[in-house]
Amino acid sequence: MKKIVDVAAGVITRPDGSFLLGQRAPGTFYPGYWEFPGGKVEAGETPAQALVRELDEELGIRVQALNPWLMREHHYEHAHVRLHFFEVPAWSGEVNDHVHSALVWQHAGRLEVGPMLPANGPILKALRLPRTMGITHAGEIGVEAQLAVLDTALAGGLRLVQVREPALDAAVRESFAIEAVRRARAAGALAVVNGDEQLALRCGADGVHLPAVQLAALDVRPDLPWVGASCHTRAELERAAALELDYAVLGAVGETPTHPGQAALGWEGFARLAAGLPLPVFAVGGLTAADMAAARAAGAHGIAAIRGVWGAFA
Ligand SMILES: Nc1nc2c([nH]c(=O)n2[C@@H]2O[C@H](COP(=O)(O)OP(=O)(O)OP(=O)(O)O)[C@@H](O)[C@H]2O)c(=O)[nH]1
Repeated sequence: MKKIVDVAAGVITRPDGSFLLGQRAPGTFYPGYWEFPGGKVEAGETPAQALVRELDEELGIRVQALNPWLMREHHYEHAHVRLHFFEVPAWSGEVNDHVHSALVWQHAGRLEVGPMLPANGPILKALRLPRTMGITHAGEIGVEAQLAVLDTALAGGLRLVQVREPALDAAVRESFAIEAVRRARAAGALAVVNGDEQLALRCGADGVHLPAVQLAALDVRPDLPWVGASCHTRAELERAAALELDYAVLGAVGETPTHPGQAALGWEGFARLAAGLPLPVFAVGGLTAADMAAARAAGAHGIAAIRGVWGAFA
C-alpha cells in the first residue's frame, strides 16, 4: 500500500471564465503534462493553507478568496494522491511562475494544451458544467409561458437546463421536452431530462437527471454524456460519486414550496454534506441568483432553481 499524499490544487479563475494551467517541468513526474498550480500539503497545514502557501511560492500571488470545490483520489505509480481542488476567484499580485515550464490561461471545453495529468480529466469535465441550472416548471406556469421564459433566459446566457415536469401528462411532457431541449441545444446550452432516460434519448438531450429514488435503484451509470442526481443525504451523494455521475444537486438549502415541510439544510448543513466529494454539487431549495456567492463559499459548484434563477437571465 502506497501512502496517501494530500495535494492542494487551485482553479485560479479570471472574470472571463478562463483558468490557469501550468506545465510540469523536466525532472519531475510526468514532465510536460499540464496541471492546476498547487502542491503537497505539509504536516500541520490544512489543504486551504497549503494552497495559499503554494500559490505564493509557485506564482508569487496572494490568495484573496478561495472556495472548496472537489476532492479526487488517484493512484499513480509513484504515489496515491488525494487532490483537494479549490477555486480561487480573487488574488493579488502579478502571476510570475517559479516552477513550471510554461503557464497558460484556458477555457473549459476548448483546451489548447495537453496532455493533462491523468487525474485531471474529470476536473476538466466538471469545469464545463455551467454554474446555474434552470429547472422547468411548465406544469405550474403553462407550456407556452415556460418556453417564453426559457427563450429569454437562454438569450440572457443561461447554459444549463433541467426539464422536470412530473405534473404534465405523458404526451404533453414529451412534446414540451422535445421543444425545450431543441431550444436549449440551439442556444449552446446543456439540457438534461428529469427521471426518464428514454425520453432524454428521444429528445436528443445531453443527459438525464435522476431523482433520488432512481439513484437508489441503479447499479450502473446510464449511458449518456451527462448524468446527475438529486440528493438529500450523504449516502445519496456517495452513491452518485460511486456511480461516477457528473454532478449532484443537494437540498433543500432553504425553504421551498416544492418540498413543503422538509427541514432546510442551511449553508452549514450543505457545506458539511457536500465536503470532500469527487463530483460537483449544486445547491437547491429556495435559492436565487443572489445566493451564488454563499453557495460557492459553502463548496457548491453553483445553484439550481425552479423559480429563482430564470429571472436573473431576463
Ligand atoms: N499541483 C497539482 N498536482 C497534481 C494535479 N493533478 C495531479 O494528479 N497532481 C499530482 O499531485 C502531486 C503534486 O505534488 P507536487 O506538485 O507537490 O509534487 P511533485 O510531483 O512536483 O514532486 P515534489 O514536490 O516532490 O518535487 C503530483 O503527484 C501530481 O502528479 C494538479 O492538477 N495540480
